[in-house]
Amino acid sequence: ATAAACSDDPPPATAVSPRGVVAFHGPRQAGIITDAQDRLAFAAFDVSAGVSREELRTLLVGWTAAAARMAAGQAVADDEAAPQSPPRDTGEAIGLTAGNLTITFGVGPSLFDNRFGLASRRPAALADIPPLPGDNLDPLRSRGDLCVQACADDPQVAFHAVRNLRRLAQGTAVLRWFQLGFGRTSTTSSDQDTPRNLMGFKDGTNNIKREDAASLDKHVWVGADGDQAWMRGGTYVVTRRIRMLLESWDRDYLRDQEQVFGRAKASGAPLGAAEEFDPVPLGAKDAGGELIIAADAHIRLAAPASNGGVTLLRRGYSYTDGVNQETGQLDAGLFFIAFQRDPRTGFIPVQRRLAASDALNEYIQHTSSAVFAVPPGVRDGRDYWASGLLA
Ligand SMILES: C=CC1=C(C)c2cc3[nH]c(cc4nc(cc5[nH]c(cc1n2)c(C)c5CCC(=O)O)C(CCC(=O)O)=C4C)c(C)c3C=C
Ligand SMILES: [Fe+2]
Repeated sequence: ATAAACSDDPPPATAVSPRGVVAFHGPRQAGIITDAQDRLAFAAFDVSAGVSREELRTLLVGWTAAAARMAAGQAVADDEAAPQSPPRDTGEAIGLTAGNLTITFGVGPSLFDNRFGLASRRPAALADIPPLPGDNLDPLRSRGDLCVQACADDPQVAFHAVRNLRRLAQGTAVLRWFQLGFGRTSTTSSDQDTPRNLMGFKDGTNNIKREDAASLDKHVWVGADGDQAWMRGGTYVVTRRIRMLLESWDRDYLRDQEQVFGRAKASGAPLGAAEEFDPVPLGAKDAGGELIIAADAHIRLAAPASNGGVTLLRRGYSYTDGVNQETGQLDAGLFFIAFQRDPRTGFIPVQRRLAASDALNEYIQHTSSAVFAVPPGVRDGRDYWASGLLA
């Protein structure tokens, strides 16, 4: 199947302007294939009881206008507040640059229950992620009716964006969960250096890159064959809060750490190869006839070759939420974010394979899970998020 034609996807060299402003309007939402920024503020919201479909639509119209302004480096409103009323912008981003802020919006499966008459418009691809082996999920940090992913190179800019959208939602939607992330763990273009995750490994080497339009159409964008017209040109995002058992990991010896991933820690090269971007030699064996990249190595099990050709656009962030008070151990890890055209053929089967036998499982625990449909972009100042769904 082919994705909806989209001649004005962000071109490689100009997606981020010199002023640090990423275009908000366009056929795709920003924050998917635009350069991954350094910081994340991700929020899920639930629509409040008794809110009508029209009130939901009004919220999304207001959110879109505010998001467009914040992405341009402007306050939510530029009126001088009357001394007797609260300022319409909370103010902590005044004087800061836009910091390449992107605000990406999605809707969760629960929005399609009987509250808004949307049940017949739920795409088949948008269903709760089923329980998966090894899950230890916190329901209070999982799922949600709506989501907002704010990414920026300045943590205060990202936080400000979510805080102000929350403020505008007063009376219409409540925050369900909120995750801050520091340090990107992916690259979304060939221009970006590969960052390292909290386990010290380069992460994002074999990610889909923005320049690879054919892979984006194959794996990320919903094509003309999507069962719901309002989602064509959009995508689906899966988020997983994955705690790393860093105390155990930090006691593991280097050779074993490298075998867990199947890559060298210093260079990021696949074991059995020389350079980071060399092809992964999944068939290579050592002198004793043993696979150089072990049967349970993460990159073997996650590779398209092991998953019927499927892969994902990863755009996650390292996180820490301090100390686990029960164990005294760090509560830190990867807030995994992956975009794909259908989670039923993307995240779910790949994660099933990883959950079954990934050597990394000894050192991680999945603690939250969510999936959202991410509609196509906001065309211009008259359009709004998910207009195709709610118009
Ligand atoms: C279900 C999908 C995936 C989950 C969950 C996941 C968790 C996870 N990954 C790392 C670290 C690395 N992953 C790497 C590669 C990689 N991972 C996935 C998928 C999931 N990872 C894919 C599809 C790939 C690419 C495989 C390939 O085509 O070669 C790597 C290697 C570098 C890279 O290519 O990015 C690292 C390192 C952690 C720490 C983690 C959970 C905490
Ligand atoms: Fe991975």
